[in-house]
Amino acid sequence: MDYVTAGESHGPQLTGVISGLPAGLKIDSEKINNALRSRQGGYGRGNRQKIENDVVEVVGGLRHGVTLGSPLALVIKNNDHSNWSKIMNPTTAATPENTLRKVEKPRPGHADLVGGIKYRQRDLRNILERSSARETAMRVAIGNICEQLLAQLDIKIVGYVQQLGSIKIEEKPLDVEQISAQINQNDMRVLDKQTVLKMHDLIDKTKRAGDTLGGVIRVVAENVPAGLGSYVSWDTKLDAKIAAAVVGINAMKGVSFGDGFELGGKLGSEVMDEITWSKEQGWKRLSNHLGGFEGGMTNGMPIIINVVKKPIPTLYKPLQTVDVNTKEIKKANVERSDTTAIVAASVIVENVVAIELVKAILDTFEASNMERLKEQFAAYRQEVKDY
Ligand SMILES: Cc1cc2nc3c(=O)[nH]c(=O)nc-3n(C[C@H](O)[C@H](O)[C@H](O)COP(=O)(O)O)c2cc1C
Ligand SMILES: C=C(O[C@@H]1CC(C(=O)O)=C[C@@H](OP(=O)(O)O)[C@H]1O)C(=O)O
Repeated sequence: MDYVTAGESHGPQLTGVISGLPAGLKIDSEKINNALRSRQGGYGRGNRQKIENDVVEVVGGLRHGVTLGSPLALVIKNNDHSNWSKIMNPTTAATPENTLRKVEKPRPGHADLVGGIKYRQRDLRNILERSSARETAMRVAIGNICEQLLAQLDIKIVGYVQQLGSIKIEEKPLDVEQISAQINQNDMRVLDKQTVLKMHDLIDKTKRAGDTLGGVIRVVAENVPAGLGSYVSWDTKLDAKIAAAVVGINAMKGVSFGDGFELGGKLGSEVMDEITWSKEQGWKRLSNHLGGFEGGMTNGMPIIINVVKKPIPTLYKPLQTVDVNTKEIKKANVERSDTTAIVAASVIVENVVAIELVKAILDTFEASNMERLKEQFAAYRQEVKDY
């Protein structure tokens, strides 16, 4: 399976095409729309989310709600395009009138300056439009289709917020269902609802100061059988593929698995997950410090992924930059912006991990048809248990 997305932030729409999905996968568009709604949620976002009401339209590869095995084509409209229809018209030639709102003062931390240099653009809007995280709406739509496939194979996945700026949540081990139930009760997707008001206060205070926040996200995937991915080459390791996909999301600066960077300060005896076997449960570990991966392969324990998101680059109290045309020292461009998008990011990371899991599964099993995939997957689960 593979996918491509197209579309600018204030252009007419986002487009996505997924190839290599099995035939016979039932797709519930309402579930996709719920995921899109979650991505739009969370305290601390800017006014753009009041304009958008993301819904997916499937325009190819589906008949009566079931995949045909042909490329699946998706569309999400940008409501805001109606406010940008001249400036972001894909086909009308440039005129002084429709090239207003030029961006010439690159924002430190965004793609503006380097993108301008690389693509030889003097209006950095030509960079900003595609480097915007607006595109992640389509990745969530694609990810939700993957989550629907994973659900058919009894694999569950969830992403949530573990840290916002200086507020970090201590947690005890929970399963995906328990995590989902707790995080869906608050607008910060956190396990400890006592911290929600503190987080709102921090966001308000930061916004008033013209500043922004990042945070840490955790994703847990459960009931993934041992043996997805392979140790045989660097580019077949599934943990490596997940890391690449996650850092491929705007503003993500680091990934770790299980106990992550803390592993560096521990003894081997403290963190290697001891092995056990029973007829009823098959192979299990007595702990999960390594987050479900050994040798680039899933080991059957829950997959645990930690991701750090940097603060939002656009500051209402802008930092120093240089005008790319006059070369004068200036304050950076201010576009309407989020104070934090950590909640959205937790939804996006969850969905991007779901995409990588589905890719690994479809690479491993004959997947022309969903029923055959399910049969093979069930037989494989049994083989793993009995090994
Ligand atoms: C959901 C989401 C929303 C974002 N919103 C904004 C925003 O409003 N303003 C902004 O400057 N950056 C925002 N960002 C971050 C930029 O898109 C990102 O920093 C930029 O594309 C540069 O890429 P890099 O941070 O990966 O280097 C957002 C990121 C995500 C994931
Ligand atoms: C549009 C979305 O996020 C955008 C991501 C973004 C950026 O620079 O990444 C900048 C902002 O764009 P705008 O100036 O249009 O408000 C965010 O709103 C979205 O998530 O749907």
